[in-house]
Amino acid sequence: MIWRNAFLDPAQPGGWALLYHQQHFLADSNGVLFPRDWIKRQDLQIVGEQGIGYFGEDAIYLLQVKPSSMLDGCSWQSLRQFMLQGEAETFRMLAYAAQIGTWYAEHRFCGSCGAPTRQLPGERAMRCDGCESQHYPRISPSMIVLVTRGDEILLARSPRFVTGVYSTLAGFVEPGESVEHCVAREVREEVGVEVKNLHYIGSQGWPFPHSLMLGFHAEYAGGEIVMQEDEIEDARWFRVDELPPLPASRSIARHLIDLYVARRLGLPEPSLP
Ligand SMILES: NC(=O)c1ccc[n+]([C@@H]2O[C@H](COP(=O)([O-])OP(=O)(O)OC[C@H]3O[C@@H](n4cnc5c(N)ncnc54)[C@H](O)[C@@H]3O)[C@@H](O)[C@H]2O)c1
Ligand SMILES: [Mg+2]
Ligand SMILES: [Zn+2]
Repeated sequence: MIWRNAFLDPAQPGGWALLYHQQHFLADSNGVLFPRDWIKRQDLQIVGEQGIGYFGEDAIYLLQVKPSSMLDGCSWQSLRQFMLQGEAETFRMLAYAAQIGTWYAEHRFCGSCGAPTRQLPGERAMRCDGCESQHYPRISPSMIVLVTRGDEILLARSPRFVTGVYSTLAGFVEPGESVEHCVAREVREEVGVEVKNLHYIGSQGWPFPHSLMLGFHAEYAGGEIVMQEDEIEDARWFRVDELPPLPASRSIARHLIDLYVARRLGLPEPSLP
């Protein structure tokens, strides 16, 4: 089944419902989709509702609910769990749903004047009639880069990572800077190294909570590793045939590593997740 986002009018009956709260979905043994008309008759505290698209032929609605909401035989499952183990199109649907849910939850009141906002019909925007401002889903551009030196790649650990896992360097783009500048700055800040010959590889929407990852390859240009305090717990050069535990296969971090290793070892190249 293919996921396709679309703007659906919540005034229409029928379809299927996703129940969402803060990066979690309610799920039972059949998964995350519930008949929507049936769901509306259950004792749930619904905060907001959006029509978000089609899963195959089925119309999908996102119901924002309070965390105390529960149904028999259900439990709250994290979006991260679906990223790690979920079927690809299901994860695409949930990734979109979670970002719409985050945007809605964070814009129920106007950030400029504090008045309650309303959802604009036919557009993914929250409107403040008080000061005539509109609030669209937020996307945060971030760079992610694999730095290499011949047969060696530079990987680092954040204290937030799963034990043992090393990954590529990443960081948010700051206002006014180019992504290229961000790559050089973040690499310098996090590991004290200079880079050259930057190449754009590809991008990935990353719904934790609303990043757009712009993936690069860069060559080492100079400097010794100096780790940024608090952000980087360890950083090292690893040979392409002696790698540590790596990030999830669905991440662009993993793709950047797999791609370089494949090129270096003459293996078939992976495609972007
Ligand atoms: N898909 C992937 O393969 C992959 C891999 C690594 C990181 N990421 C994502 O890249 C993003 C950036 O990586 P990082 O955590 O190393 O960032 P980073 O190096 O810029 O440092 C994180 C810090 O940035 C600040 N921050 C949080 N949200 C921000 C925002 N929207 N704009 C500016 N600053 C913000 C916070 O102080 C946070 O502690 C994160 O969303 C992370 O989940 C994705
Ligand atoms: Mg970082
Ligand atoms: Zn306002």
